[in-house]
Amino acid sequence: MSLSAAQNPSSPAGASSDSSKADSSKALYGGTSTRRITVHDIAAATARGEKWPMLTAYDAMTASVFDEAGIPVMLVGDSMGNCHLGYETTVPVTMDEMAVLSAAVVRGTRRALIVADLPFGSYQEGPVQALRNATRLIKESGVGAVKLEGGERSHEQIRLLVEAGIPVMAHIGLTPQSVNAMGYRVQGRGEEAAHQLLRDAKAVQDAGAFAVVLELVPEELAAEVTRTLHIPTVGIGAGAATDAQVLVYTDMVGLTGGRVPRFTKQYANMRQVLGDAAKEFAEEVVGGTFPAPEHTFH
Ligand SMILES: Nc1nc(=O)c2c([nH]1)NC[C@@H]1CN(c3ccc(C(=O)N[C@@H](CCC(=O)O)C(=O)O)cc3)CN21
Ligand SMILES: CC(C)C(=O)C(=O)O
Ligand SMILES: [Mg+2]
Repeated sequence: MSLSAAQNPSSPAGASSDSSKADSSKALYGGTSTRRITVHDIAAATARGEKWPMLTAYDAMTASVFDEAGIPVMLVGDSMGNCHLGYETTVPVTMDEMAVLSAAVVRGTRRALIVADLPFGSYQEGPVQALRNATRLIKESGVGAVKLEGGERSHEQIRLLVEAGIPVMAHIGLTPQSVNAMGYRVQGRGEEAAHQLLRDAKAVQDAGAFAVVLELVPEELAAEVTRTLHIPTVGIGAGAATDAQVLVYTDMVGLTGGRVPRFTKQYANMRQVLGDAAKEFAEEVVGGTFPAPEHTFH
């Protein structure tokens, strides 16, 4: 989705005669509405030219922090595999794990649209399997939408889910569930690969996806996809031209151990904060200064 002019209804404060810009209370980020955000709100915000943020979340407590911060869309990503469950990759994540953590994120939030990843092996057999597993996340976990990986190769799955009334976010470019086949390399480089990415983008839009994640693709190609499609593009490692941006929250707050992708930005150092708190507690226990009288019952 692209507009000819950059428009941001929530700024600047200067007077504008354009009535479409007048109502900043509607803004996806910074707006005043407290009801649950829907895929229609996402489409409307993108049509107004608002860029919007999305973060992953894997538990109720963290999700409630992001909900109170105004993050309008949260992804219960299968990145829970490496970020939360201690696996090497997203590949081992099961439907049971997705269902439990997705339900927790829904319970922790009031306003955000919650999108849950369909994990590897839960939709590759075909549209009927995809529908069975997506239905479980909608009914049992209470999410508002699901996400699955693949462009042309997944279009039948997307179409059946959309026909059944399940909003679908697509995911093309680097698709980490295929790591064993594709590695973690920039996608869409070279003419043939760029054409394939454009075909994938059109295929998921035609199948009815309400948005599409573009992961690890060159900025110029992400810009072309964004201009070509009418649905919003959500970038991760795809440059600044997409309609939205998503990051894995543990990378964003500096909690992920080890190497993180170059495209992430660290806005806090939670590893340091948590480690320092744990050391201070340990030292007070060893030194006998915790618990103090105010923590003690008689
Ligand atoms: N913590 C975390 N952050 C993520 O962004 C993330 C996950 N986990 N797990 C699921 C996928 C896997 N992702 C990945 C994993 C590795 C690279 C990576 O190694 N990228 C290289 C660039 C490779 C190239 O130049 O071709 C990098 O240095 O960023 C990128 C995305 C993104 N997702
Ligand atoms: C990186 C995002 C888009 C994702 O799919 C995940 O966190 O699982
Ligand atoms: Mg994922």
